[in-house]
Order: sequence, then structure tokens, then C-alpha cells
Amino acid sequence: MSDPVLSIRALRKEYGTGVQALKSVDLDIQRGEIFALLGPNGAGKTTLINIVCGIVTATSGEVLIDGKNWQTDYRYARERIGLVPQELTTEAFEPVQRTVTFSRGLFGKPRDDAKIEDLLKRLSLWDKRKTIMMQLSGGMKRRVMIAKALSHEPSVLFLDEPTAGVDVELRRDMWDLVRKLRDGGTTVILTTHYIEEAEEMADRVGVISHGELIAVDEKKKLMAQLGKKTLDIMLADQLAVIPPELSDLNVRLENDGHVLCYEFDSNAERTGIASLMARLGALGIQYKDLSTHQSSLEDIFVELVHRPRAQP
Ligand SMILES: Nc1ncnc2c1ncn2[C@@H]1O[C@H](COP(=O)(O)OP(=O)(O)OP(=O)(O)O)[C@@H](O)[C@H]1O
Repeated sequence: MSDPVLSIRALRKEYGTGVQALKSVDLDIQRGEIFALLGPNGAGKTTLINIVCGIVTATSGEVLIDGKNWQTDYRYARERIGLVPQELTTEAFEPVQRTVTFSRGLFGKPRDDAKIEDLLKRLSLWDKRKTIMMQLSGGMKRRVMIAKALSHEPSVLFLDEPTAGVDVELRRDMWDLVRKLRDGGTTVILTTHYIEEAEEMADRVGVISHGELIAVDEKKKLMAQLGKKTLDIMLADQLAVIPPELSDLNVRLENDGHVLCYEFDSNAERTGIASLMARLGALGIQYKDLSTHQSSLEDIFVELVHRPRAQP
């Protein structure tokens, strides 16, 4: 974890309207990782991406791309970044290969047909190279947007909501594609509303809320540290209410009183399970089966975003 491809330092953005979209964000992105930026609507994700990509001007702070400042070494920095924006804008009558070749030219890179061919093949677009954009399906258009963003061989690819409005099957296709890109050496930063997407793909996750990065960690660690476990006890006989003897415990009834659920912290020294089971025994409550499950990234996200924040 010692070679950040992107370093964001004390980045702030206050729009002319007075909205503080980013409040001093610090973030390092490691080379070759898939980083998912999660946050509710209006949290500041697009602002962050747009500042790094040079589309929006920061109020203060610094961004280093491959060690160089994104303002003083603008060309260098910009060349190392590819962006697939949220909204797909395509030239309706342009054939795929030409539009991707043109994008490469925009970055001042010499024409290289072999590179474009390789890129289109990797994105399964080679068969469609002569098709005009308006005749492509939504999923294919998205692939072309990725091809355009990669045409100048950037080291970091930003995907802003890559699967918004895409059906489940295409979403899985996109995930496979992003993994392939990462395996090929591209660092991928994506924003998403689909927490399942981050859970499925990301190496690390950042949670942004009200312009602040409130958590950044490896996905597995985040889930292990913040996640709670639930013990589901399938009861032999339905319970109408929780007996008063259990009311001090974090238990609830589900499935019409057929399942008693006990939430516990799996990292705690005492999970309380032994004492719960002893109390059930004393009350004569019998059960048929037991199972545990870990809270999902979604549960963690909701908890983080809704947790009361410390006042500055
Ligand atoms: N050009 C602008 N002028 C004024 N305020 C803006 C501008 N762009 C964004 N904002 C505000 O800045 C805040 C952050 O917006 P941003 O688009 O970065 O959030 P987001 O996390 O990308 O949201 P979404 O998930 O809805 O795309 C919001 O309060 C938004 O209304």
C-alpha cells in the first residue's frame, strides 16, 4: 500500500450557491485497485471525480496524479486519467472504431490502429467496429464510452455510476469487464448506488456523506469491523411476544414469531450467545435449528450514513 497513483489532499469545494460539496477530503488510491466510492444522492461523489478530472475547479486542496500536481502539470495529469461520465453522450452517426480513434487523438496521442484494435477486442466491440453508435444497445454504448475513456491509455479509469439503469445481466457483464481491466493493470475508481456492486467488486470502499469521507478501508475489513452478526434461532413453537426475561437482550421476532433473531458483535469478547441459550433453556423455549449471518455492506452503509455526526 505504498504507491498511490492518486493522492487527494484537503480537497474542498464550495459552489457559488454556498453549498459545501466537499469538506476537506483526503484520499489515496493505490495502483491497480478497484476503489468504490459510495454515498447517497448529493454526497459529493461527482464533484470529487469532476475536480480530479479537471472539469470542476476546487476551492482549495491538492490532487497528485502519479506524483504530479493536477493543476501545475495539467497535461501530464489529464493524460493519465480516463473518465466515463454518468450521462452517456455519443455521436449518433459515428461508427465505433472511428469515435474511439478520434478520442485518442483528442489527447494528442499519435494514431495507433493496432492499439485501438486491441482495445476494441478486449471490450468485445471488434465485431461492432463499423456499426454507428445509434444502432448499438445501451450496454454496448457503455462499452464504447469505456473504450473512448481508455483510448489514450490512462492509468486511472473513473466510472461514474457505470451500471445505472442497466439490467442485472449487463451489470454482471460490466463487473467482469471491470475486473479484466484491473487485471490488465488499470486502476478503477467507481461510484455506485448499488451497494451490491461495491460488495461484489471493490478491493477498497470509501463512504462519502455530506461532503465528508466518513470511512475508507478494505472492503473485507470494513465488513468485519463494522458488520454485526445475527443469530437466527428457528423455534420449535411460535412465540407471540418476546418473554420479559429476554427483554434486556438485543432480540427480535421474525417470520410470524417462528424465528428469534439475536444481533451480536462478533468481535466482542463475549457475544452473549451462551447466556441467551441458557435463558432459553430455563424458559423451556425449544428450537429446531440455528444459523448465523453477517450484515451486508448495505447494512453497514446505512448505519454509517445515518449515524449522528460529530459537530465541527
Ligand atoms: N454546479 C453546481 N452548483 C451548485 N451546487 C452543485 C453543483 N453541482 C453539485 N452541486 C451540489 O453539490 C452537492 C454534491 O453534489 P454531487 O453531484 O457531487 O453529489 P453526488 O454524490 O454525485 O450525487 P448523485 O449520487 O446524486 O450523483 C449537492 O448538494 C449538489 O446539489
